[in-house]
Amino acid sequence: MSEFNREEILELYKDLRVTDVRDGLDWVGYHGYGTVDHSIKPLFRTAVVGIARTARYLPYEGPVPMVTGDEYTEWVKYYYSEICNDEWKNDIQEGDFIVMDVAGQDVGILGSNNTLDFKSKGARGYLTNGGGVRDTDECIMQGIPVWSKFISQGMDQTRIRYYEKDIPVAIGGVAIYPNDVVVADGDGVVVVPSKVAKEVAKYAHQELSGDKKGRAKLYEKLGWELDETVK
Ligand SMILES: O=C([O-])CC(=O)C(=O)O
Ligand SMILES: [Mg+2]
Repeated sequence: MSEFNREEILELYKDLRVTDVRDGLDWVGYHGYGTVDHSIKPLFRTAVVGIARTARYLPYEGPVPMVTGDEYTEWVKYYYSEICNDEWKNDIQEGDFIVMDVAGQDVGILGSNNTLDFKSKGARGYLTNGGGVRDTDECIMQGIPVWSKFISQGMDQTRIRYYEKDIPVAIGGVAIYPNDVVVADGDGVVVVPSKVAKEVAKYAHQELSGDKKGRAKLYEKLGWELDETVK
């Protein structure tokens, strides 16, 4: 693709299921690429398409200060300004799918509070290769879509170090580059390299329309009313 047009790509992918996109990747020869490992699961069943916005974190090596609770309150301010300042949050764009390599750590970088802020800036969904999310009852209630390996109780401080943004990261066996297309639903996550995004969408739509026709006939045979999944 000569020029990457976010709006055009988001429009092209908005109705596609993970399975359609998986098939589309197969159609252009990417059989072994794109499917994020099945150990990475949705927090709740929903579907999101977005443009990969990447960040990398490392386990925090220390030290953890042995101080009083009040001194710790002060130290936490230093921690969030110098060690874990999540720089990517300052330039989120509408349509971003936040992809965080957290090095498999059990840490709740995302919670019911900061995800609302990121949502108001345009973030559509989150993908991590560790924990990454806490306050999950509220995140579910607020409709914050997260695909992660597990849920984490602990907050960032002393557990993780923000390292860099807008770089390639490896999540569930897939190398994800900034601007790749991330498609996620109840079947998991699939990633499309931006250079083949249009071609993959073409065959994904071919699969989807074939499937709709087939299922619509079966709905009719069963005497079911047609719903939006077959129209
Ligand atoms: O404090 C954090 O970093 C994550 C969190 O629990 C929230 O935003 O609600
Ligand atoms: Mg919280």
